[in-house]
Amino acid sequence: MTSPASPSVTETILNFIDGSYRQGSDGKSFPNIDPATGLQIGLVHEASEADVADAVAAAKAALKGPWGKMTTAERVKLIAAVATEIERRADDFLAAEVADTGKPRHVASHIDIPRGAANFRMFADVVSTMPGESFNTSTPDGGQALNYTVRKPKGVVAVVCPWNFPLLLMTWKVGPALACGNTVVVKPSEETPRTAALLGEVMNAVGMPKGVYNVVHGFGPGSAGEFLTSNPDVDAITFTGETGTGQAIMQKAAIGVRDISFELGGKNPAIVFADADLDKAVEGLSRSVFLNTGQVCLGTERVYVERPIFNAFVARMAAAAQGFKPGVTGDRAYLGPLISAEHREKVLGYYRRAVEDGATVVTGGGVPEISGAEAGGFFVEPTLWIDVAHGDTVMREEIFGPCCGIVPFDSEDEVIALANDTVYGLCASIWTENMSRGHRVAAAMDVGVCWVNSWFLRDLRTAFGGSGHSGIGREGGVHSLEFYTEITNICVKL
Ligand SMILES: NC(=O)c1ccc[n+]([C@@H]2O[C@H](COP(=O)([O-])OP(=O)(O)OC[C@H]3O[C@@H](n4cnc5c(N)ncnc54)[C@H](O)[C@@H]3O)[C@@H](O)[C@H]2O)c1
Ligand SMILES: O=C/C=C/C=C(\O)C(=O)O
Repeated sequence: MTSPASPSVTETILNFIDGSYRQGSDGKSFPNIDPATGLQIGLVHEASEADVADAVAAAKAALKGPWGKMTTAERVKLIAAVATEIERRADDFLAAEVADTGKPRHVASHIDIPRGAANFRMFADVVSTMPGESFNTSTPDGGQALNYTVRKPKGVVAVVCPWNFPLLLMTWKVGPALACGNTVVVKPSEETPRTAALLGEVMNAVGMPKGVYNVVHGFGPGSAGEFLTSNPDVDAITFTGETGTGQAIMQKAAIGVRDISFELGGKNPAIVFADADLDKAVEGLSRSVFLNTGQVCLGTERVYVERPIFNAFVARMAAAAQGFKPGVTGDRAYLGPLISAEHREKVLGYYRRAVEDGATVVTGGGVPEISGAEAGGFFVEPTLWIDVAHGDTVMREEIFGPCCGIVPFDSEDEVIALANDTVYGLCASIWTENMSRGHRVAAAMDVGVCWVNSWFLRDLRTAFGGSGHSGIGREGGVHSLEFYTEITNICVKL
């Protein structure tokens, strides 16, 4: 791969298979677009079905090679070295992530890239400190048996990733997969191939055995995504992305009864009680609605506000929204573009639908006027709606844009019912200074993660994932070991 530091149309982004960078064997490629300008900045080599099969074969072979023979201590040392090398090359990762996504540099440099390193370091710690389980068992003859468990890697893990936090979400899976001794084939999003490809250089630099980490580029159906998830030598599939894609992958996983871990979409509610600290709530929720231009699975798209503070809250949120500057690159308040022209069409479709359904637009609602280099970028205005009904499309479907509906409520029971009335169950946030209410309402949320007076405050040791249409399984800390290892229980009659 050529240096991502100065993206140009001539830059080629290659597959990484068995320790080497490779073009696609059938000569196919697709453009890599800068969402901030709409211009092509690179060419991605698409993996053919044969290339994907090679990657899976390399990953399978690596399980039997030096990698499979390493002690946990040796493996952990290599994984910690990956973290250190990501930190050493942080500028390269930053340039690659910003080129692919158009996201503000301060977002990528504070969230995406440090988490890329932390995801390796944390799981290196988890596997080195993980205790085993054992039971002394009374036997029918009056004797004793000792039961204990050993954990083994699942094998070849397919890692299929989205475009919103490319390095962060990919390493959130690759870190624990490798720490547990698996090998991986990663299929990054077609929109954001660069950081996954660049991580191949890191793997080679630290001496990771060939075939442990592989990357295949391409799309979903009829391309690398489908080729990978249908390959029978893949032992488990971990996926982050849309709920519909999860359903398609689940059908492939059924063949051969392969295990899955899914982190999917959301329609996350926030509840602001009248006793909330309004400064904290507005700061937290403006981040939750607008960070990464709303392209965050954990982002808030429904805000319920207790009636006495409704008008004040709406006015404060509108001021916060207007403080974001779409297209003003380099500005601290820069609101990045959406990922693609297609995604912008989808988000603008929801902007139109909200108005057709009778919503009042408090601020935003369209495309900002932008001149200069960013005129062709995929920007939209940060947008807030009031007068939205619970059944409106924009209050039910995941939009994945910088927008939310704000609705007044009168009682705790009413708002719990409203917040939970969704097919999704990823996360929620509660804003109140009454901590007994905070605990009570948080526990009543049908979600995988609930924050009280905060949002996206992550401790990587905690269980992370969603219920309902938001996912299957939990990852994070020891929870990741449930998916990335197979347990053998050994029973010894004493
Ligand atoms: N719950 C979470 O933790 C979490 C985190 C980030 C994003 N997301 C969700 O991701 C979505 C946005 O990301 P996206 O648009 O990249 O998702 P997506 O489902 O369109 O694509 C994700 C990945 O799946 C691949 N893919 C698509 N169809 C496939 C198929 N049939 N078989 C195999 N692979 C296939 C894509 O090429 C891509 O690499 C949103 O719905 C968001 O909520 C969830
Ligand atoms: O867009 C979704 C963000 C998900 C975040 C994580 O998976 C994480 O913080 O581990």
